[in-house]
Amino acid sequence: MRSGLEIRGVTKTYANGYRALHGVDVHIPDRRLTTLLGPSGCGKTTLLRLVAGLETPDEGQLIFHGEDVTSKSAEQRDLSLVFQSYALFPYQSVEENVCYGLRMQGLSAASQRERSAHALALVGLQGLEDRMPHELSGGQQQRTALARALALQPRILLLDEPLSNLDSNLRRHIREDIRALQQRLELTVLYVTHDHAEAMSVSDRIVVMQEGRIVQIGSPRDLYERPLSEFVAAFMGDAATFDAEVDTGGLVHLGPLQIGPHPGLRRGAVRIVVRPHAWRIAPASSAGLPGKVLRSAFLGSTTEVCVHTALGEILVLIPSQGAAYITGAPVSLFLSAQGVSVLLPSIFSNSLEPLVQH
Ligand SMILES: Nc1ncnc2c1ncn2[C@@H]1O[C@H](COP(=O)(O)OP(=O)(O)OP(=O)(O)O)[C@@H](O)[C@H]1O
Repeated sequence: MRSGLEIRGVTKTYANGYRALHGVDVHIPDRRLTTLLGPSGCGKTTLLRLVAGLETPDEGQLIFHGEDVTSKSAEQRDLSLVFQSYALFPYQSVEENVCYGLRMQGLSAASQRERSAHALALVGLQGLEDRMPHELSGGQQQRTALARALALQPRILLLDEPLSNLDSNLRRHIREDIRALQQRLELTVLYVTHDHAEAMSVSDRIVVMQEGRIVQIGSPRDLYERPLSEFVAAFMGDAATFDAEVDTGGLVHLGPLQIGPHPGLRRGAVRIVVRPHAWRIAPASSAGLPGKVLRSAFLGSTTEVCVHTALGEILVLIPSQGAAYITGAPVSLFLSAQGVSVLLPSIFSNSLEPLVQH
């Protein structure tokens, strides 16, 4: 028996005939934070709602710690769901909101109070028990919703875009709190977001979805450094793709530049993905890829320089404390292997886990 949640061959078609999920297979491991990541409409919420028991699949199974829960109701599944809209009861105090599920479970008033106090302490809301939701900030409302979910001590915590209604400072705080709580309490969390930076910062594993299918599964680093497709490469952050050639020794040639060698690669044409930080910029010389600076933008600790080259416009990210490059300056670009990934021919790209170390 595999611990955690196994989603096997799950398909979902809505009443209007729209197929939102096409045979999804994925394992959500115990005591880890797994994120469903993908653009709007790719089926993340549908999958989360199926796990929660709020929707039923047309086909497929949900196996939770070896037990088939596909036909079980939401209440029987022993999980908690936190929505992006918090869904607090407006006429109940913070404590009453947190106790709601516990009351439904028939816990004694004393146990409810004890669990509620513990959950509120976990999210840093002690002292606000008697406040009403409209007397709370957005962040406090989201913490209350989290406390309500945690108080149930679920086997799995489902979070649907939990930060989307918060400003950027709060997003960061609550994101860090969620991750710290998950690690400290060893919670099993299934988290949904369309924001790759959020996914990278909270997750043990990320499941990337596109049009109702899973296109890649991996750690944040795997997905960033070893995307299997241009879609994943672009979705995980700034990336440019180029046609390149591999020689018999496994060296990848991009114009005058060489990367590698990559022992696993066969001779022929490949697509490569290059992150902006993989480029190094230097005053013009006979080596490297010649170019001319089109513009540069100071971003704080880094500066973004856009360079016109024979391969097109290239975005380069350099540390701001280094040399400055003014518009029109002739430069040479070099590539480091860090931040360059070779996309495998499509025949191999059905595998969802990265195959090649670069
Ligand atoms: N009740 C419904 N009836 C018909 N189609 C639906 C229904 N709910 C969702 N869909 C469609 O199914 C697809 C997947 O929707 P879903 O909400 O799962 O996407 P998502 O990845 O969570 O998107 P978002 O990030 O915008 O929330 C979308 O094309 C959506 O329009």
